[in-house]
Amino acid sequence: MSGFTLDALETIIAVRAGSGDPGSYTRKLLDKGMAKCAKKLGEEGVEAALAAVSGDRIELVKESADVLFHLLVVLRAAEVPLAEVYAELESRTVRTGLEEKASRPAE
Ligand SMILES: N=c1c2ncn([C@@H]3O[C@H](COP(=O)(O)OP(=O)(O)OP(=O)(O)O)[C@@H](O)[C@H]3O)c2ncn1[C@@H]1O[C@H](COP(=O)(O)O)[C@@H](O)[C@H]1O
Repeated sequence: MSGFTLDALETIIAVRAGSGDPGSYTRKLLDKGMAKCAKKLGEEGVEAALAAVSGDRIELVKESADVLFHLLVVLRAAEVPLAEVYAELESRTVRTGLEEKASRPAE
């Protein structure tokens, strides 16, 4: 199993974001602003969903990697540390997903 983690990727993104390297895709994307970063995240999410439905396992793995990378870029643009997302996920472990859903205010 790979020891590579989302924490490691978050650090790479932070370093590349601060690098000013014109060859950095991360820097280029962040320079375009939140709307562009969010658009890419949405596109990659749709592509991952389509890969899942098509049953293309290899494509699903690749699109999933794209989703995670672009999610971390959006979090970076929003100045939200990944640790905050981990904390939110951890807080949800005390109940089932359906219990959490039932506790939401009515829309
Ligand atoms: N994990 C990734 C990663 N996943 C996807 N991508 C890029 O995301 C882009 C998505 O593909 P698209 O064809 O949709 O992109 P595009 O057409 O170029 O994009 P737009 O014109 O729509 O903006 C591709 O250019 C991919 O290379 C990534 N770019 C970088 N990383 C990681 O970030 C590190 C730093 O990258 P740089 O900032 O480029 O140095 C890399 O070493 C990797 O570890």
